[in-house]
Formats: sequence, C-alpha cells, structure tokens
Amino acid sequence: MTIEDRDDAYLITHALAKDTLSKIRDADTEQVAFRKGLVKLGRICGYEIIDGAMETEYVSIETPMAETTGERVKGLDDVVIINVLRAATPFVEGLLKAFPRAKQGVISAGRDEEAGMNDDGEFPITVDYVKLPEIREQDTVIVADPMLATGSTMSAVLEYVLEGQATPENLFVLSAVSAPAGLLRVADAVPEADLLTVAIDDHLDENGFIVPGLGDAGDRAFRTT
Ligand SMILES: O=P(O)(O)OC[C@H]1O[C@H](OP(=O)(O)OP(=O)(O)O)[C@H](O)[C@@H]1O
Ligand SMILES: O=c1cc[nH]c(=O)[nH]1
Ligand SMILES: [Mg+2]
Repeated sequence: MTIEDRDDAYLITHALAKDTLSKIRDADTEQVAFRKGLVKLGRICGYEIIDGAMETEYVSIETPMAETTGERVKGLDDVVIINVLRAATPFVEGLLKAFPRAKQGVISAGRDEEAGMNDDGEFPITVDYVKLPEIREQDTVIVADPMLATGSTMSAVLEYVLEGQATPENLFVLSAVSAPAGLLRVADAVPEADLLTVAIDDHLDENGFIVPGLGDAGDRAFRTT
C-alpha cells in the first residue's frame, strides 16, 4: 500500500510517482517530455488507486501446465474518469492505461484569470462544455486534474459531476500537485470526496499559482503561453 493517509489528503507515495513529478517540475523539461511525464504520472496513479482502493477476487485458471488459482481486480468495468480540460488530457491518457474500460466524462472548466482571485482566494470559473456519463452506486469515480491550486475549478467541476447522480462507491479527486488552500476548499465543498495527490506544496502566489508547483500545466503540455 503506497497511498499514505494524511489529515488533508491521501498522498500517492510510489517512488516512481515522485521521480516523475520531479522531472516535470523542472523548468528545463520541454513540452514533449512534460506531456509524457504527465501521461506516466497518470498511469502510476492509476495503478496506485487499484492497489490501494480496489479489491481482488480469486479465480481459477488453467495454465498450459496445470490448474491454479489467480487473482483478478474487481470493478474495472465500474470506473468513471472525468477529464477536466485541458491540462488533465495527458494525465487521463495515463490513467486509461490502468483503467482501459473506464467510462469517460469531459468538462471544460477554466479560471477567469483576468477577474483574478477574490478576497476568499477563489476564482470565478467558466464552464464551456460538459459531457458526463451516468454515475451508478457501484462506480469508482476519478475526477482528474494535475493541478489543484485554489480549488475553485475542482469545486465547480464536482457540482456538475455529482448533480442528479447516484452516490458512487468511491469518489476520488486526483491531482499531481495540490496547494493546502485548494485541498481545504474541495474538502469543505465535497466532504465525501477522497483527495489523492502526489505532492502537497507550500503555498499559492498572488496570482493563485502553486509554489513551488510546476508552472501552468496546460501551457507547458500544449505549448501555449
Ligand atoms: O484550483 P484552481 O485555482 O481552480 O486552479 C487549477 C486549475 O487551473 C488549471 O487549469 P487552467 O484554468 O489553467 O486551464 P488549462 O488546463 O486550459 O490550462 C488546472 O489544470 C486546473 O484546472
Ligand atoms: O500553479 C498552477 C495553478 C493553476 N494552474 C496551473 O496550471 N498551475
Ligand atoms: Mg492553464
């Protein structure tokens, strides 16, 4: 078990997750390596979610040599992954390697950077496009976004994702880098969500960027400024 229970979140502590995050934090890591790093991190996080939160069942197998008992992960058909456009796209590509049969939802939600943060440290969020699958009671829902900064985007996204839906068995908010303020905001807004992250960073700067963080994940992955 390499998901470590913290008061504010569960940390994904796999050594390769930390190694990969360190590479993409580096300002010298260019677009292709950055994007591939996010894909790799998504895959590792997916494996860690399976290892830490999903059950296995015994199955009987006939090998070419003999009959034996093996184990199979339960519930891989009951996984829903929500891609928060746009920075989550490579992260989700990696998650899909762990959950190839997941149902997928897409939501385009972005901070209004011009409006800036209000006195509560919150951004107005613009939601442009929402296409979400049905959520059932037996589902494990993973809402993925590599960056959880003020938590404004994720709080808005979760409202859309959960509205009118059944309560899923597991609801995970998965990020690579989180700021303490964002974790608190999302935990307050949606206490039933389990917050999973590879790192909890120090603070947010005056523009709501995570410090030390990794900069603007969307811009670095998509080569925009
Ligand atoms: O916790 P918050 O303060 O809301 O910030 C986090 C959000 O900011 C980034 O997206 P951004 O708005 O830059 O969009 P992008 O993915 O298109 O770059 C990131 O991918 C999150 O969605
Ligand atoms: O540090 C941050 C904050 C929001 N979005 C990012 O991509 N990075
Ligand atoms: Mg961005």
